[in-house]
Amino acid sequence: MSATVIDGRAFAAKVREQVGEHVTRLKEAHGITPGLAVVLVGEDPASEVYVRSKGKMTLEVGMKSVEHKLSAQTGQQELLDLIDALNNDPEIHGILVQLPLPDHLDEDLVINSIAPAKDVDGFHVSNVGLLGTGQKSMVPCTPLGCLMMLRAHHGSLSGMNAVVIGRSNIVGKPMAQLLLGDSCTVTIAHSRTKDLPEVVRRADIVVAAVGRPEMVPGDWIKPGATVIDVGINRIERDGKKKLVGDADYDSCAAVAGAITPVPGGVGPMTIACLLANTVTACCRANGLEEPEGLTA
Ligand SMILES: NC(=O)C1=CN([C@@H]2O[C@H](COP(=O)(O)OP(=O)(O)OC[C@H]3O[C@@H](n4cnc5c(N)ncnc54)[C@H](OP(=O)(O)O)[C@@H]3O)[C@@H](O)[C@H]2O)C=CC1
Ligand SMILES: Nc1nc(=O)c2c([nH]1)NC[C@@H]1CN(c3ccc(C(=O)N[C@@H](CCC(=O)O)C(=O)O)cc3)C=[N+]21
Repeated sequence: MSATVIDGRAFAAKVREQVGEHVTRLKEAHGITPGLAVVLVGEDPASEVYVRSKGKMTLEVGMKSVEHKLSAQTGQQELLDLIDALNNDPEIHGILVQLPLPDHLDEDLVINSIAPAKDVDGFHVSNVGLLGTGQKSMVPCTPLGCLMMLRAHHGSLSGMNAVVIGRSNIVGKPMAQLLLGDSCTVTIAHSRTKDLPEVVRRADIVVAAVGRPEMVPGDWIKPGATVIDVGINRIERDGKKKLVGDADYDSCAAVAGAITPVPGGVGPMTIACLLANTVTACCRANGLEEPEGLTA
């Protein structure tokens, strides 16, 4: 048996197409162009790749894209002032501050200074609380992308055993909330989890969000289970630079029912969901009907 490969790149292209149609409608019917501002502090080469790719795709779907690149030495107040200006800019509907921030900046304070309605990452405590209580919120892009692929593959997720490996605020915890919202029985595993292989073997759905190259081998996977690989790890093998996930792809694909590849799985969906959230935020800000199927 060999797993169905869930093509995140193709799925993301469809989501962007839907986003593009909504952008056109907003422009033609209401004269509104959704705008996304991305703030990058410091010069992390990997972050610059994502920021460039986000900017390019934002323009491709017809939205306005603004990038603010600040030096690594930027002071806290300077960053807060920029966020304040973006919060008050009527042409900006979504604000993303690329994480991680340099150590001298207070990440929680910075994120919580973004207006919740413009928090397209869904990291503000208000959005976290709304999601946790099942209320309308901004949903974090990576978990939202994973959920869309899972729903498309399975239809209903009700009653499935889901194991999320990783408990970060940006991936693991919101992923678990979304799976719970879709009536999965959810286990969150982390670095202190005992007998991780046994825990993972019970899962119908495994979401790996750890940041350890190929740490999940195929013999942890229940035959037929779905593996969603969030990990983005840059490694060097046989003298070549390579991008690998947190799952050992070949051995997992041999037993899984379905699997997302790296690259070409969760990553492209993250960016597509960022664009979707920006359109959603723009519609909400203007009291207009929200796009269907682009939120959780
Ligand atoms: N594709 C995409 O769009 C995105 C990909 N990523 C990638 O996903 C991965 C995870 O990101 P992020 O959540 O931010 O990472 P964090 O480093 O914030 O969290 C990693 C989590 O993994 C857990 N962990 C570490 N080692 C082990 C272990 N040996 N066994 C079990 N659990 C372990 C940690 O546990 P503990 O809490 O106990 O320390 C922690 O909860 C990274 O590779 C990142 O690059 C991230 C965002 C978007
Ligand atoms: N505030 C904030 N929000 C984020 O959503 C956020 C962040 N900070 N910091 C960093 C992580 C990481 N992340 C990725 C997005 C897209 C790809 C992606 O498109 N990856 C491609 C490959 C890209 C490549 O080749 O490097 C793929 O998987 O196919 C990966 C990783 C968003 N993050």
